[in-house]
Amino acid sequence: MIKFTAVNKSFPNGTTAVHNLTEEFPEGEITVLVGSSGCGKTTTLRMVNRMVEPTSGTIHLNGRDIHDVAAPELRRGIGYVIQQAGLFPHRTVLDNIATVPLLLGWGRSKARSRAAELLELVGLPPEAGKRYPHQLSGGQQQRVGVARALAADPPVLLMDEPFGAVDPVVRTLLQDELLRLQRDLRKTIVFVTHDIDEAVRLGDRIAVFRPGGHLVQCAAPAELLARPADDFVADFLGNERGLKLLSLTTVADVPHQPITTVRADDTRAAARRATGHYGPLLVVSAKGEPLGWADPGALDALADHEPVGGAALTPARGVTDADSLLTALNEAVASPAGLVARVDGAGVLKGVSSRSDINDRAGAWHAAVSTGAPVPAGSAA
Ligand SMILES: Nc1ncnc2c1ncn2[C@@H]1O[C@H](COP(=O)(O)OP(=O)(O)OP(=O)(O)O)[C@@H](O)[C@H]1O
Repeated sequence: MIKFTAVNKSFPNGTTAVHNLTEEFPEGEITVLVGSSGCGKTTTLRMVNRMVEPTSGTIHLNGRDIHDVAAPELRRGIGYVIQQAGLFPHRTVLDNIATVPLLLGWGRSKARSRAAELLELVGLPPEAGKRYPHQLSGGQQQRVGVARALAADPPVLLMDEPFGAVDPVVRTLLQDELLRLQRDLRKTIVFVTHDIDEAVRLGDRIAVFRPGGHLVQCAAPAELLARPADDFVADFLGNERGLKLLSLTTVADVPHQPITTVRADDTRAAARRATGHYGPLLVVSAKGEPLGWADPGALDALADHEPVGGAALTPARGVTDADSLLTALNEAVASPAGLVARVDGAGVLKGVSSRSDINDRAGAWHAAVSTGAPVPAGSAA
């Protein structure tokens, strides 16, 4: 656990970067620091590994005052990842990752085999190890940065906008990877970002700072979204707070009902006989996976003997129990029937949920988190 007690940081030019910070960042969790530019996030992060010394106050790491620990020793237990990875350009990827183990005197072959292991852990192929950083994409370089920070297996990771310089698609992939790694590694992570969606996705807790280095609120994402401490936090979270909240719970508790489906290889005549109604039909594969909705107009365009799968279908994405309520609502809005296809782990249809089923659950979730009841920290897939 990282514990700040009455920590202040002023620079010689008179800037107060951090003002009277008292907060605990729990062990094995991701605490995300957010806030507008210049509000003290990076300074807070850098005080943890003594790259910046507080003007006053104390910081304890797992019960030890970090001031009593020599900086090099302290940093051995703290991985550090920055934007654009900060890799050494003239060293191969493998040597970059092996940097800290080599400094710790592990010996070349042990350090390199650990580096190869980490390359795999962060999802890079073995041949990437022989390349130089400039021969990798920005997203791959960030993975190497994470691997390098993890090399000596430090219990704490400081991440300063690590995914800030990559495009949104790669950013989402890197976030997924970090969450996957964290499920196994359970590091104490402090993560700085400007991006509130990234904070909601990654954070077990989110700390919102305002200019002048004041921490305004530190809470689990759902609690923050449902009960912002003041107008500053509410404005910072944006006017889609309600929708963001729906990304934090799953669709698992929403009921589903059976539905008559048609297979893609059924003829239109057979389909009409089987369903007996004139409305959007859910078309499934031979295995029972939802493919899409065939609306009456699309079926009218077919001859009786033609297969239903030949019609222009509105795609139906199968929603699993691990998907978020927001994903389900999105599907319900896009579906011509107002129904969401619910699937099992193998992608096979198990029923449908209606928009109103989803709305009811959304309302109940909103009410639960708004009343001040304890809010679970976990998030949906
Ligand atoms: N070495 C320094 N000397 C003087 N002022 C500094 C120094 N480092 C940071 N500051 C100032 O302290 C304040 C907090 O800076 P910090 O980098 O912690 O903010 P931040 O929230 O991380 O900002 P950003 O999101 O832009 O990275 C800013 O006003 C910054 O200009």
